[in-house]
Amino acid sequence: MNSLRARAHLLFGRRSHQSLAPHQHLSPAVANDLVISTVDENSGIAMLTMNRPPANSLSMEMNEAICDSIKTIEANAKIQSVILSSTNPKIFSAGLDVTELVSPDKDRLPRFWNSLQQVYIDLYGSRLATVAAIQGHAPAAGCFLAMACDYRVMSAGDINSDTKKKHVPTIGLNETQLGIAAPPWMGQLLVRTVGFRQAELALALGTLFPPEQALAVGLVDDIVPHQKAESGEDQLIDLLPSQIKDQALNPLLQRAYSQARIYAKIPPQARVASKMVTREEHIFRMIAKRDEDTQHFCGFVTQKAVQKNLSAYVEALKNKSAKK
Ligand SMILES: CC/C=C\C/C=C\C/C=C\CC/C=C/CC(=O)SCCNC(=O)CCNC(=O)[C@H](O)C(C)(C)COP(=O)(O)OP(=O)(O)OC[C@H]1O[C@@H](n2cnc3c(N)ncnc32)[C@H](O)[C@@H]1OP(=O)(O)O
Repeated sequence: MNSLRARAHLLFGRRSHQSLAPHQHLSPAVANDLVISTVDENSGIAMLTMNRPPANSLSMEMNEAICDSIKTIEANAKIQSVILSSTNPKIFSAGLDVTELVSPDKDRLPRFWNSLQQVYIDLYGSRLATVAAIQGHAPAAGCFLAMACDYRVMSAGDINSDTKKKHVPTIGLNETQLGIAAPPWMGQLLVRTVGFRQAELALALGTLFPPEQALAVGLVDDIVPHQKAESGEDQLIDLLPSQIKDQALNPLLQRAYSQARIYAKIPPQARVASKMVTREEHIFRMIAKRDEDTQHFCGFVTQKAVQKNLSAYVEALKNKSAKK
C-alpha cells in the first residue's frame, strides 16, 4: 500500500503536465476565456465550463486551456471534485477542431497533437474526481473528453418550446464517418469504457449513440430527463459561471453536482490510489509512446486520401450550417 501511495503521489500528486511534458501553455487570462473555472472550497467542488463558441471544438489553444484549468484547480488542495460542462446547451464538445486537420501547418500539427495528448494525461490522470455533464452532442474527441472523466451524466434531450422539435444529443467515436480512424489510445479508452465487442462495432461503424443507447452500453453512467427541477441548491448556483447562471434548475447539472459531492466525501488518498489501479499503466504508456503517436498521427492525417475526405467533411459541415 505504501508503494502504491508513493506511486499515486508520483503520478497524481503533482502537476502532471508541468513535470511530465514541457509543452507551451497560454497565460491563465486567455485560458479563462476558453474554459471558465469556478471553485467552491467549502464543498471541495469546482466547475470547468468549456466556452469556445460555436461548438467547443478542440483547437490547440482550447486543449491548452483545458490543461491549464485542470492544473490550476489541482493546485488548490481544498478541491476534490470537478464538473466538466459547457456554455452551449446543445453541444458538450464537437471534438477536434477539424480546421486544425485540413491543409495543416507542418509545424503546428505536431504541437496540436501534443496538446491533445496532454489533455489525456492531465484529465484522465487527474487527482481530481471528474464528472462530465454532457448536455449536448459529444462526438469523437468530445466523447473522449467525457470518457477521460470518472463519471458521465448525459441529458436525455429536450423539446424546443417554439418549434416543438426534439433535440437528442449523441455521443461516440464517429471518426470512421470522417474517413479517419480514432487514434489507438482513444479507441482503447472506448474498449475500457464499454467492453471489447461494443467498442469494436462502434469504432468500425463510427456509431453516435443517443442517450438511452449510450446508457445501455455503459458509455454514460446516468441519463437525466430535461424537465426543470423545482428548486436549486445555493451551492450549485454559486458555482455556476455567469454565462450559465440561469441553469441552476437544470436537472443535468444538479445530477452532476450531486455526483461530484459524493466523490468529494471519499478520502482522497484512497480515491486517488484506486483510480491509479485502472489508469496508471495507460498514462505511462501514452508518455512512453508520445512521439511515436505524434508521428503516426501526422503521417496519417497528411495522406492525400485522408485530406480529401476531411476537406469534403468540413465543406459539408459548413454547408449544413449555412442552410440553417
Ligand atoms: C490504427 C489507426 C491508424 C491511424 C490513426 C492514427 C492517428 C489518428 C488520426 C487521426 C485522428 C483524428 C482524430 C479525430 C477526432 C475528432 O474529434 S475529429 C472531429 C469530429 N467531430 C465531428 O465530426 C463533429 C462535427 N460536428 C457536428 O457533427 C455538428 O456540428 C454537431 C452535431 C456537433 C452540432 O450540430 P449543430 O448543433 O447542428 O451545429 P452545426 O453543425 O451547425 O455547427 C455549428 C458550428 O460549429 C462548427 N463546427 C461543428 N463541429 C466542428 C468541429 N469539429 N470543428 C470545427 N468547427 C465545428 C460548424 O462548422 C458551425 O460553424 P459555423 O456556424 O458554420 O461557423
